[in-house]
Amino acid sequence: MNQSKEQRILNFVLQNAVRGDPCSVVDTIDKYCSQKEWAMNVGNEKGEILDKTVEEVNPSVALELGTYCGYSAVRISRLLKAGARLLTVEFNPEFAAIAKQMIEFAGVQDKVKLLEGPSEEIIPQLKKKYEVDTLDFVFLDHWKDRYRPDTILLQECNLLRKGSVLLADNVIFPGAPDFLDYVRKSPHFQCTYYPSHLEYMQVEDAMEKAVFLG
Ligand SMILES: O=C(NCCCCc1cc2cnccc2s1)c1cc(-c2ccc(F)cc2)cc(O)c1O
Ligand SMILES: [Mg+2]
Repeated sequence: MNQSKEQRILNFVLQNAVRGDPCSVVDTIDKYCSQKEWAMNVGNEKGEILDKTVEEVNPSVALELGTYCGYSAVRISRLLKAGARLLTVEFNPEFAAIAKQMIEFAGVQDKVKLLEGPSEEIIPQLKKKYEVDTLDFVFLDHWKDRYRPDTILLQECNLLRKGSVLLADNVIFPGAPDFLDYVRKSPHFQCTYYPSHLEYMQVEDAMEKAVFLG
């Protein structure tokens, strides 16, 4: 049975990156996806916006919606302080299996908890089942039409506190217009727009930061 693209990406990392070195894993995925096969990792250009935001927030508890191969989970968790943790949610079991191996190879498995399932099911379980009080940082990178409903769901589940930071990928391409409209019009969010490009392409994209005001 021929391999999936995601399996090829993982194999390239296992053969070319340095075990236990998250930066080498991130750089190796970028090398493969820019030179051999495009894939929907956040990439290095938007990844640097992600890095700056994570460093600014310095979260104790972070949530990622949309794990894919684990690129941004490795990217985020490499910046987390001792004792801090990232919960990352993936819907597709094949992607989750790849991401698990990617996270373990990078050596960040003690900081990352990979949850499998749809966000609308997982979010309401975060407090009781995953012992979350509130989230310091949320990276939205899953289905673009789930960004708005899941932002509302996070508020309904009291998972956001004054100062919680949401960062959304792909607000231009593929686009998340209803999310942009919602957070920019809401009195509960202070928004910042970061123009960038689609990963590995010269196509316009952007990230939106939305800080919850309580
Ligand atoms: O769809 C994208 N990401 C989401 C797929 C994950 C599905 C999930 C749903 C779900 C539900 N609940 C929990 C977890 C999850 S994970 C995506 C797509 C492009 C793209 C694609 C074609 C193209 F020509 C140009 C750009 C670029 C990107 O950066 C992306 O992030
Ligand atoms: Mg994305």
